Amino acid sequence: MSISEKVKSVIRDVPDFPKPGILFKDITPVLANTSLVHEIVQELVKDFKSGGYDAIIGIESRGFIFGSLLAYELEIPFIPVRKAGKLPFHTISESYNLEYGKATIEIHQDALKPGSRVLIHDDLLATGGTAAAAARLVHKLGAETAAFSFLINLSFLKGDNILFDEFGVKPNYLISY
Ligand SMILES: O=P(O)(O)OC[C@H]1O[C@H](OP(=O)(O)OP(=O)(O)O)[C@H](O)[C@@H]1O
Ligand SMILES: Nc1ncnc2[nH]cnc12
Repeated sequence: MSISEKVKSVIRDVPDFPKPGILFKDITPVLANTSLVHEIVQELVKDFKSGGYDAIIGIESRGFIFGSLLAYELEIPFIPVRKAGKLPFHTISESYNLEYGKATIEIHQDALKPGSRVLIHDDLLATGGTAAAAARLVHKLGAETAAFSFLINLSFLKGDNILFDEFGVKPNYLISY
């Protein structure tokens, strides 16, 4: 079985969460499977080790999990992008729509060096609203979005096209529905 097939077989579908009509892709069974977590991280390392990235952004909260593991393996800094009001120092913010609501995310204003090449990681790409807002934060700080990494792509929502059209970067993902 390929890694993508294994991950697909372990993800749990939860209908009507957090709202009626949403089929929620629950990755908690993946996180509880230590050998699968190890395989996923090694797969991500293979994809990104030669990319020359200066930092990884992980998007709160599920983007923190594999984002931190990947930053550790690649030996580059992990930079948290958090929901509004959670980061303690001076921040800049972006608001956006997502599959089931609206949100605002923030980054510390000194988090990235101008000109640095950034890898943006999140667990799941749906409409692309969250990842696009993170990329706008990166650009506001004078840095470059060099890659997008997701475990899951919900292809019917066309987030991958939206990110490519706005940022000229083709998102990387392990599995697609
Ligand atoms: O592509 P989009 O339509 O923007 O949706 C994707 C985002 O939605 C989920 O996060 P959520 O805001 O539910 O937060 P969580 O990670 O804290 O659960 C997911 O982890 C992505 O960040
Ligand atoms: N269907 C979905 N499942 C899990 N996380 C999501 N984030 C946005 N849409 C989602």
